[in-house]
Amino acid sequence: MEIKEEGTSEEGQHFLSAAQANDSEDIQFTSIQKIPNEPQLEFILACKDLVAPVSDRKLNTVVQISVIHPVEQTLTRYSSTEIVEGTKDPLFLTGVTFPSDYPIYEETRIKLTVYDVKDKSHNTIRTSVLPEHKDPPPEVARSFLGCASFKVGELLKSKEQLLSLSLRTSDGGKVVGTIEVSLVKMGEIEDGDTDHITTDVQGQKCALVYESTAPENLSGKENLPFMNAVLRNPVCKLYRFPTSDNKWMRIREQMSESILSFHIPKELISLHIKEDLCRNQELKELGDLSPHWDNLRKNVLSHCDQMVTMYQDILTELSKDTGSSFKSSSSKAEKTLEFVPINLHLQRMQVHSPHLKDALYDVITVGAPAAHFQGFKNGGLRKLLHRFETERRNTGYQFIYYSPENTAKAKDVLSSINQLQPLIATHADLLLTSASQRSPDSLKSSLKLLSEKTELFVHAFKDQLVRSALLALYTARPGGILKKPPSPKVSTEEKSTQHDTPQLRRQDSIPHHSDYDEEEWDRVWANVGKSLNSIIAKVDKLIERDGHNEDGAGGSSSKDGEADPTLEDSITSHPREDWYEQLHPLILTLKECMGEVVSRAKQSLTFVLLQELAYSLPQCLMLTLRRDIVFSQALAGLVCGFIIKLHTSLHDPGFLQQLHTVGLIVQYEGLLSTYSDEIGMLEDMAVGISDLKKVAFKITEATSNDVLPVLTGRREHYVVEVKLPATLFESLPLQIKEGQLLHVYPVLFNVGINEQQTLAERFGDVSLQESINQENFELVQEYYSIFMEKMPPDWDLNISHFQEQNDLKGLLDNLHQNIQAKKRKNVEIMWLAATICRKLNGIRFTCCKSAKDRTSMSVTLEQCSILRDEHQLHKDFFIRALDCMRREGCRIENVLKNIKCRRYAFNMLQLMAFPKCYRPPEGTYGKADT
Ligand SMILES: O=P(O)(O)O[C@H]1[C@H](O)[C@@H](O)[C@H](O)[C@H](O)[C@@H]1OP(=O)(O)O
Repeated sequence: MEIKEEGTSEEGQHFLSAAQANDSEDIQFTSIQKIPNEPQLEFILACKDLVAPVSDRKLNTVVQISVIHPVEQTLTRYSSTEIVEGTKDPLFLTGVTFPSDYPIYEETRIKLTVYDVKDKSHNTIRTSVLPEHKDPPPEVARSFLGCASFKVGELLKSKEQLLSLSLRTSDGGKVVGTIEVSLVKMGEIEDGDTDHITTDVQGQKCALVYESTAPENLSGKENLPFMNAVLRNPVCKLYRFPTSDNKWMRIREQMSESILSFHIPKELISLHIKEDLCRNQELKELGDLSPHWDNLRKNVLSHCDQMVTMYQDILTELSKDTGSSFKSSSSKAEKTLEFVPINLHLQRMQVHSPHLKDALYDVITVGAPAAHFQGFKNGGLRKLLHRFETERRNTGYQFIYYSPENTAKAKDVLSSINQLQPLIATHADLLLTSASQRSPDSLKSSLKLLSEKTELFVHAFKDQLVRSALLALYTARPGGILKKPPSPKVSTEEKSTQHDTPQLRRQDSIPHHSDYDEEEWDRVWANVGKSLNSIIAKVDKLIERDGHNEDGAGGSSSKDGEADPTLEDSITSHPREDWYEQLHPLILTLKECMGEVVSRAKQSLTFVLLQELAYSLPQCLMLTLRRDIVFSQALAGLVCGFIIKLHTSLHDPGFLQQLHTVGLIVQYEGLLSTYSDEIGMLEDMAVGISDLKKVAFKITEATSNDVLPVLTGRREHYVVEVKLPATLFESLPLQIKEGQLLHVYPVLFNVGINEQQTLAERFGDVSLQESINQENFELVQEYYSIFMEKMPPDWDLNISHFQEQNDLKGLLDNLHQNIQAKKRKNVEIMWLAATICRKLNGIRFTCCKSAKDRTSMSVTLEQCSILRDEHQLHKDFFIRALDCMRREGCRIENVLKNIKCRRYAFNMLQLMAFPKCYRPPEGTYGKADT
């Protein structure tokens, strides 16, 4: 019989190939009854009366679970239990679970092989295929005790859903004990179903008691068919752990990839290409420039065109990866995959514990968003951006310095112009259509829309920046000479509006030019408002006279429009006058005035961008590229986290209210050290996460099967449209259905834990971590204040508001004290920040360099700590639960799928530097080729 190593020879895949699965379908096997999104089959194992090969030696046992597929009769190693030490009656805490799409049938045979492990350090490192019936070679250090097998159907149909099987030696002769297989149904315990098993595992006595507690089925409540649209390749693990009152809780751990890993970067790169092509076009349309500026423009354009080509190439490459949903840690520095997040997964823990409500805990695990291809020799974004701005500000130059706020503002105004101009033209045409239909109501509503948009348009230019940019452009035209040195200028209007809009700061060096007619722009700009007023006045009069004619009555006196007499047509009293004819010239005037404003403003603001680019080629473009890459990785994770949070909390009215009144906190736990390259990674990560503030979400109703999120916007502001099926969409609050933008508040707390951090603490500098933690603490506090202010007192019906408020306040104070304390490797900071995030209903992230090793230690620790603090995990079982999860759980599978070997990449030296709870169990770590 052929033996395959599940997850090794098939590189972490838990599925048969499509061809194999199809073969199985032809033969018609009996499928297991499925609950949507739930595993098909789950069971737990215990052995009794095992016979030790050498009588004076205590047994350390492990069960290897293999699947014999009914068609090709091949044996695939599927999973293992943990090792239970020193007993002939081992009771295993690690169970077996087959996800919903695993090709398993009632006819499928499961083989259970029991081994005695002599050296734990060798057991879990299964990198080669071993013959099942032969004793393993000596270096594996485990010996075969006995095996048994059963058909899935036999277990499903068995009385009390339990099989007791004899374990036999390899020749099928001698009985060496029994193995019990108990079917598990998470969240579903039959009335009066009790089962007592006692284990005498060293110092860990406990009774297994199943009791009915009328549990709620989480999956029913979740109603998550749409989650399948974004999640892929789930890996499931099952455990049972004792509670402090000697009952059992069941835990299902699930880890899934997301196709958003590739989908979001592709969407984002397309938007960058669109945005940059448009900018390049605007640069070309800047008109005549003096030879100096014209040369600079040519240079800028050639670099910008190259950048666009590069983005296009990356998009083409990524588009070849259709259906991909995972980038491994070993590909982290691949150029074509730079926009894709590293090792992104949903790590989920589902808990069913007696007397308590079932609960779900989600963490998104992902490599720290960072530009690995560009590298970290010169640091990361936080430092690079700061250095870039300082250099720009301090150089004596022929360029004008515009602060980042002002260049962002220039892009904002340009984008508003591009959106509003066609909109206004459409509304103006609709007004004319209403006029030709002579419909007063439709005329009024068209006028309302036209006025609103035109006011927005006029308002967009109410900024000193446009004026100063016009002047700067004037000096750069052929013949335009800057006679005076650049000096900041604050106009009267600027002073008066300082409270409304952020104004040019002192360091913005705006030129002043004595020959330049500053009033001209004011006149052009004001003409738009005036021509709108003329239209309003005309419409009022037309409607009024119409009423007058129809009533035959005098009507009320006409309203006084603020029309400019030079622009307004003289209105002659005329029975049944032609409204279209009357309005048409005024609309033409409005369009002309607008065109004039657009052409001047567009050119001047494009010139602001030209100066930013011209000053610092190519660094400026490289910095933009780096920021785009880091942001793309961060955004893919965020969208994944948001969609999962939305789907799991749709049933919760408190959550939905929080979503549209406050927004969601998104908390990142960073485990990077502040030493060597990881300093640069942390600097990238801090900017990438902070940039997520520019993202808002909008929920829409799905109109087709394509439910993937859609991205719109540009570098300053993005909107992610998340689609929901009609039934779910209908149940949302009105504000969300009406398309209100939903905001996120990203925060990052970092605590380095490895040997590099020891070096940083002893000989280096930890100020980066300290300032990130302090800055982000302030952000959490801000969020907390808004949350308390906007959420009604009964926002969480399960917990008294007062109690919750006190808890949160206490946690925040505690977090603050810990940040201030500047203790070494203070992992308390991470626990407090994560707890605050969970209490605030936020989205949790855990990240290290590649989200593989340190992240795995941290999420498993978090899971077990939650079980201890929220679900009464028996305190004596805390370490054993932690070891089970690290040895046989989803995270070791994560390591396998990244580096094709089940081994956390830690050496002894590294481990000694870790805080104790972050050290994996013996036999799960060692030298690995990462
Ligand atoms: O998942 P990580 O903790 O970032 O993996 C590290 C690991 O912690 C470290 O011990 C090892 O030497 C490697 O540097 C791992 O990083 P890779 O990105 O190379 O997997």
